[in-house]
Amino acid sequence: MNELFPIFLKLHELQTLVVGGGPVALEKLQAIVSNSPQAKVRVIAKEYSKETQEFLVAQPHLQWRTKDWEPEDLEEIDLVILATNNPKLNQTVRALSREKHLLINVADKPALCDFYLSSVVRKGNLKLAISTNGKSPTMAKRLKEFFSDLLPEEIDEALDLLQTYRNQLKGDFKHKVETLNAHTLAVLKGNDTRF
Ligand SMILES: C[C@@]1(CC(=O)O)C2=NC(=C\c3[nH]c(c(CCC(=O)O)c3CC(=O)O)Cc3[nH]c(c(CC(=O)O)c3CCC(=O)O)/C=C3\N/C(=C\2)[C@@H](CCC(=O)O)[C@]3(C)CC(=O)O)/[C@H]1CCC(=O)O
Ligand SMILES: NC(=O)c1ccc[n+]([C@@H]2O[C@H](COP(=O)([O-])OP(=O)(O)OC[C@H]3O[C@@H](n4cnc5c(N)ncnc54)[C@H](O)[C@@H]3O)[C@@H](O)[C@H]2O)c1
Repeated sequence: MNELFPIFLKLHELQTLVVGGGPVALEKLQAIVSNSPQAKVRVIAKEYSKETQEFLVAQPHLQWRTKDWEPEDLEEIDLVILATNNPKLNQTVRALSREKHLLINVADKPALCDFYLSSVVRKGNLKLAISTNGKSPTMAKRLKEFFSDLLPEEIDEALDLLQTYRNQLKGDFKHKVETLNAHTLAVLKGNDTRF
């Protein structure tokens, strides 16, 4: 059983710290920025790869510093992502993050994570987050490609129309839920030409 609880975070309102400047850090930064272009992110690393540096230079709203990690770096942070090659540092930051009740992901180290990153299918406003419970990130990536091909681009238009319809609906909560249930069923069965 997969006991993980999925949530969608407002990274533009939270402060994220990423430690590391190699290829794995770059992957995590790309995942963050592609999903949440306005994410508030601070990056710390002793050194950066050429590719990571180029990425950071092209994202002027991301803050980055070349330095050793220090405990003060966790101040005013909500979320921590580690992508270092230093197991001792990972353990230290994990322990301090727990003490401060910060949520931490240590890339590719499930035992040290409070949360895992997911594969994300995106169609405009629609996002599907995929977890394999850590069993096969490659399968998560394949499923992302599968669902991305399967879902029509028009689904975003359907969401816009449903939002307008939803805002116009009068009546009590129960009536709204019943009407929207019926309407979305028609949309998904293809009885509605707007999908
Ligand atoms: C979904 C995605 C999101 C992201 O990272 O953004 C993600 N990994 C991705 C790709 C990927 N990662 C790895 C490969 C190489 C092939 C392979 O090993 O399978 C590939 C494939 C590739 O790159 O093509 C290596 C790897 N990953 C983990 C371990 C350790 C272990 O399993 O013990 C090792 C071995 C390290 C080693 O050998 O040393 C662990 C985790 N990776 C997770 C997430 C979490 C579980 C997600 C889930 O429930 O499925 C979890 C538990 C923790 C975390 O890191 O958050 C992203 C897909 C992005 C996309 O959609 O395109
Ligand atoms: N690259 C891969 O494809 C891959 C695949 C699977 C697992 N991993 C693992 O993921 C981790 C990261 O991989 P990578 O290839 O990005 O590593 P890397 O060696 O390229 O980068 C590690 C980064 O951590 C930083 N760092 C280390 N100690 C630090 C400290 N005290 N303070 C600040 N920064 C510090 C370094 O400056 C560097 O930027 C490693 O443990 C690696 O074994 C990598």
